[in-house]
Amino acid sequence: KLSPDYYKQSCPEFDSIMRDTITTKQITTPTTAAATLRVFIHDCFVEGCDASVLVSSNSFNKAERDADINLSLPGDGFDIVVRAKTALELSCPGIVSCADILAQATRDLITMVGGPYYPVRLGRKDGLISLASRVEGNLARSNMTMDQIIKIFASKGFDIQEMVALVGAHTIGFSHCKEFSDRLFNYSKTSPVDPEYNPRYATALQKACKDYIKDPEMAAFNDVLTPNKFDNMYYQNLPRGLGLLASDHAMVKDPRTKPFVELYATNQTAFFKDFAHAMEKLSVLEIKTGRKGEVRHRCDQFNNINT
Ligand code: HEM
Ligand SMILES: [Ca+2]
Ligand SMILES: [Ca+2]
Repeated sequence: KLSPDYYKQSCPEFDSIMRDTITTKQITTPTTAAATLRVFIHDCFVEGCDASVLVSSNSFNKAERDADINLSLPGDGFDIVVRAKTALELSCPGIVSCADILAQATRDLITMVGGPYYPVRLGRKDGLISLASRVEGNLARSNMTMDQIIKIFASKGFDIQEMVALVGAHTIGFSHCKEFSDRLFNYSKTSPVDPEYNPRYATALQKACKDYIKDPEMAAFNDVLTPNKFDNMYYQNLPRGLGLLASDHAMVKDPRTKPFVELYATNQTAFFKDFAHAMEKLSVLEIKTGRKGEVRHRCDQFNNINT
C-alpha cells in the first residue's frame, strides 16, 4: 500500500534528507529541476515509475539508458537521485527505493521553480527489468504527428487535456539543436525556415544553433521568455510562433489540443490544477509493490547484477 508517510517509521529522516539534498543541488545547478522532470517522464512511460531508466548497461544487459532517445537525458537528473540515495543509505540502509526518490525529487523541484504542489504517495519498488529494446514506441518524439503523440499518451491512460497539461512541462528546460534544426535550415524549397516561427525568433535560433553539427551540446530554452520559471508562458508562446519543437507548434494548430492551449495560456490557475493532477496520476503509473520489485542498493544496478 502506498502512502505519503510510508517511511515515517522505517526512515524518519527521509523528508529532511530529501529536502536538504534537493535544495543544495537546485541552488548550485539550476538546470536540475527540468533535468529531473524529463528523466522522470522517461522512466514512468517505460515499465512504469520504477527507476528502470536509472540502470546502467553491463555486459549482460543493454539498459533503457542506452536507447537512442535516452542518450540525451541530462546527467543532473541522475545525479540528484544518486546524491539522495547516498545520504539515505547512510541513515537507513536498504529502505528507500530509487523510484520513490525520483518521484519525490521531481515534485519538490517543480515546486522550487514555482510550479504547483501535489501529493506523492510512497512505497514504490524498483523494477527488475531495464531493456533498451523496450523503449521505442513508448515515448513521444517531436517529429511525430499529433495522432501518434495522442495515441502514446492514451496508451498510458492520459486523455488529450491531460496530455496538453503535461507538455506544459516545456515551460522549463532546454532542447538540443538537433531536435529542431530541421525547422531552421533547408526547411523547404520556398523557405529555409519553418514559417510557423516568429521571424526574429527564427533568426535568433539560427544563430544559437549555427555550429550544432560540430558542437552537439548547443541548445535553446524550451520557453524563450521565462526558461527557469514554472509558469504558463509555454502556452502563451505557442500562438506567437515562439514554440521550439515541431510538436510544440502542433499543440496550437491541431483542433483537438488548441482549446486547451488557449485555456492554459489565459488561466494559469487552471494549468497548475490540471498539471498537478496529471503529475499525481503520472507518479503512480504502473508502479510495482511487494515482490514485483526490490529496493536497490545502488540506483544504477539491480541487486543481483547478473540479471
Ligand atoms: C508531445 C510530447 C513530448 C515531446 C515530443 C517531447 C520532446 C522533448 C524533446 C525533444 C526535448 C529535448 C531533449 C534534448 O534535446 O535533450 C524535451 C525536453 C524536455 N521535456 Fe519533453 N517532450 C514531450 C512531453 C513532455 C512531458 C509530458 C514532460 C513532463 C511532464 C516533458 C518534460 C521535458 C523537460 C522538463 C525537458 C527539458 C529537459 C532539460 O532541460 O534537461 N516533456 N522534450
Ligand atoms: Ca520505468
Ligand atoms: Ca516558463
